[in-house]
Amino acid sequence: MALVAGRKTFAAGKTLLLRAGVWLGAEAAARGGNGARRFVSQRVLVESDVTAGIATIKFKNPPVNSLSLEFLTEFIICLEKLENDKTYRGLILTSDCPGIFSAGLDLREMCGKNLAHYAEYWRAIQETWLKLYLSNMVLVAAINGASPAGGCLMALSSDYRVLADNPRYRIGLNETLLGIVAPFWFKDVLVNTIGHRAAEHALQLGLLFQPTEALQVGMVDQVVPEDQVQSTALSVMTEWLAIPDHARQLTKSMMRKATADNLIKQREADIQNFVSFVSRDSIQKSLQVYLEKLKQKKH
Ligand SMILES: CCCCCCCCCCCCC/C=C/C(=O)SCCNC(=O)CCNC(=O)[C@H](O)C(C)(C)COP(=O)(O)OP(=O)(O)OC[C@H]1O[C@@H](n2cnc3c(N)ncnc32)[C@H](O)[C@@H]1OP(=O)(O)O
Repeated sequence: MALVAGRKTFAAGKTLLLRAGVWLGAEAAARGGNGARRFVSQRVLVESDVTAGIATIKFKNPPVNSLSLEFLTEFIICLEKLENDKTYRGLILTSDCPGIFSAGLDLREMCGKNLAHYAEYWRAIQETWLKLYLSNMVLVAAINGASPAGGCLMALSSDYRVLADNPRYRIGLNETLLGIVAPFWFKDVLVNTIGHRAAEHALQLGLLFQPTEALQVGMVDQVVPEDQVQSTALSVMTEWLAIPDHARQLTKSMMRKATADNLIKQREADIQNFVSFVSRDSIQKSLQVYLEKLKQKKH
C-alpha cells in the first residue's frame, strides 16, 4: 500500500491515495452517528467533530514526533484535506506521544544524506510551515509535551497556544545549542510573537522556556493543568469560531502575509542556503555529536 503525494511515494500502513489534494482511495475512516469522524494514517491521527466544524490532528510519530520526511508528507496531506473540506473551520494540533509535542526537525534527515535529500527535506519543511501559517482555519496548539525548535515553530504558527503546566515541557527555538542557526522565517515568526528584543535574546542563547516563563515572555497564551489542555483548547476554539470566518480570515491574512511572502519570494534561495549550510563538514559533525549525546543520555 502506498501514500502518494505529488511525485513522492512512501510505503504506508493504510491505503491513502492523494492527487491534487483529493482523497481517492479508501482510508481508515469511520463516521459515528454523532458527527464524529476519525481518519487514521500511519503517523498522523485526525479526529473530527463535523457538527462543530472542528478537527484535531494528533502527531503520532514515536518516540518523539520528530518531523521526518514521511511524517511531513502525511501531515501535509491531512492538512490539505481539512483545508479543502469546508466542513472544518477550526483545527487543534496536539500530540499522541506522551510528554512530547514534537522534538522538531528529524536530525537523521539532516545527517549523512546527499544534497538532493537535504533539498527535498527542506522543501517539505517550508511547505508544512506555509500551509500551517496561512491556514484559513483557526489553529489552536494544545501543547501536551516538550516542544523544541521545529516543534516550537509549529506551535508558534498556530493562532493560539495552550501549554500543559509541567516543567519538563520546555518550548523554544534552541537551534544554537545544536551549533545550527534558526532560519530567518523561524526568527520572523518568533519576533512576531514575543517581540524583537526577547526574540534576539532567546535565539542567541537557544533558550527553552519552562511553562511559566513561556507564558511570561508571550510564547504561549495560556498554561493550564495537564488534564485541562484539550478542554481549554476546545473552549478557546469555540470563542474564536464565534467570529465570522471571512472577517477573521482576512484579518489573519493581513497580519501574516508579509511574513509568509518573505519566504515565498526566496524559497529556492532558502533551500540552497539550507543545503550548503547543513552539508558543511563542521555542521555535520555538530549534528552527529548532538545526536550521539541524545542517545547516550539514557545509558
Ligand atoms: C551563514 C549563515 C547561513 C544560515 C543559513 C541557515 C540555514 C538553516 C540551518 C538549519 C536550520 C535547521 C533548523 C532546525 C530545527 C530543528 O528542529 S532541529 C531539532 C531540534 N530538536 C531538539 O533539539 C530536540 C532533541 N531532543 C530532545 O531534546 C529530547 O529527545 C526530547 C524531545 C526532550 C525528548 O526527551 P526523551 O523523552 O528523554 O527522549 P530521548 O531519549 O531524548 O529521545 C528518544 C529517541 O529519539 C531520538 N531523538 C530525539 N530528538 C530527535 C530529533 N529531533 N531527531 C531525530 N531523533 C531524535 C533520540 O536520539 C532517541 O533515539 P534512540 O536513542 O535511538 O532511542
